[in-house]
Amino acid sequence: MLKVSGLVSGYGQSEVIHGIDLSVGQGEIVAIMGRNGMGKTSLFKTLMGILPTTHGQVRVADTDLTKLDSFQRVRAGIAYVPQGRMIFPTLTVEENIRTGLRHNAMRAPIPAEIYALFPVLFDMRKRRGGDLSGGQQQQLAIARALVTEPRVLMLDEPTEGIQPSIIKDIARALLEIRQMKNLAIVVSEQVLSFTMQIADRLIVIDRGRFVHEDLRANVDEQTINRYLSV
Ligand SMILES: Nc1ncnc2c1ncn2[C@@H]1O[C@H](COP(=O)(O)OP(=O)(O)OP(=O)(O)O)[C@@H](O)[C@H]1O
Repeated sequence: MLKVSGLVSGYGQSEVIHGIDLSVGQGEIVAIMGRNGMGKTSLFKTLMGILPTTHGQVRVADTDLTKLDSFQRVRAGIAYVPQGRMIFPTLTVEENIRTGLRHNAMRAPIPAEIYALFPVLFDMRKRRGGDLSGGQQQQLAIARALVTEPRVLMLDEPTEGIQPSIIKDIARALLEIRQMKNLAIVVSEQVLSFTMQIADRLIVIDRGRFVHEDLRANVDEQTINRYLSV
């Protein structure tokens, strides 16, 4: 579903993603693990067209996204939950979700499956986004991405700053989303216990390169922890 080949990008003259290849199938969850500054956010920003691609290609299903703007990439089926959530603090929960809706965004009802996945968002639907807890904002950001009807969902460090009970809810929701929608999901993380709950495959990124990869069943947690703690 997602196919990335030879991806190179960076900030001006400074190259930070040095030739990444990644394929994620429909219904597959892949975790990209790495410490701060290893390139997780830069990789996602490049895939979304926020950071320009220097070399390489990004495809979703049959569409080549490489030359498309971010909004066209979203239309082609790729959605992004950024680090720090980036919800709109002064809009209500419902209005935040509406910003992701494809058609008739001002009036169309919020799809029932969204509130089924995240009941707390239904309870809070008239509250301002900025009044939600970090965990609730994370669920809101996932909801907003989901209503764009993606085929590929990317989440940048979704557990950052979130309490353990809510992390469990987010893991459960992602597994449910995969089950319901058969999406390809890519999640970047530093928390191995979370990715071991959800990912089919774990990849380690180190200074802009993939340096290690394992199916979850074969993961040697010590090896991955070594990369995460150096
Ligand atoms: N705006 C920027 N301008 C220049 N270099 C940047 C910029 N943002 C990030 N970088 C550099 O790109 C590299 C990768 O950073 P990136 O934020 O992608 O890492 P990360 O793995 O997402 O880390 P974190 O978990 O801290 O977000 C780092 O060396 C960082 O210093």
